[in-house]
Amino acid sequence: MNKIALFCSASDAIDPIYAEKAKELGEWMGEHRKWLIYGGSSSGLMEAVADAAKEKGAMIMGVVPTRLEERGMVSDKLDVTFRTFNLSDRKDTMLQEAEVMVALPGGIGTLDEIFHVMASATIGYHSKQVIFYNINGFWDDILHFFDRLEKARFAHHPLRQYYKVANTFEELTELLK
Ligand SMILES: Nc1ncnc2c1ncn2[C@@H]1O[C@H](COP(=O)(O)O)[C@@H](O)[C@H]1O
Repeated sequence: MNKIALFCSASDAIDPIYAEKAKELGEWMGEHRKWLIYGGSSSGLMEAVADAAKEKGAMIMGVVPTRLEERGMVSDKLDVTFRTFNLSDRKDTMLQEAEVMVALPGGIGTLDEIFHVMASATIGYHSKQVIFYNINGFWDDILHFFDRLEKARFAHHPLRQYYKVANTFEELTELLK
């Protein structure tokens, strides 16, 4: 996998452990000359991962809605900037450009991106997967809920065809090779 989209928190107020793990992933992406595709923000885990990736040699593509650009929230680390009109075409662009999506811990924006990818896969628009990077069990609740949805027949069988889970950095990099 060479072009990897990351969905992750824009918050600067979260536990620093998450930025450490984001940095570790960014460094690995740089060392392996991957393309990082992400929201292009200069805050939170997005900034942590992009700074580390750039420092180690990754190419960086930011997919930036004009509204965020107008607010001056765009990283100065971008090699390529995709400007989008709104959040919907931004998600489509990230999905189109990336071979795989990795979900680091995040909030509503991250959940929106994950569900966009999974929902469009379930109706056959693509066959790309989301990898949940389950740092400190961050995604456990939602993964249990997926099992419930599947058992109660609210979701496709097997729902696992649309996502993978990496509980450790080693598991994640194995999936991204
Ligand atoms: N301020 C933002 N700049 C760039 N991208 C953003 C921003 N806020 C949300 N996003 C996108 O959504 C997630 C992060 O949202 P959270 O609510 O913090 O999880 C991120 O992957 C961006 O693509």
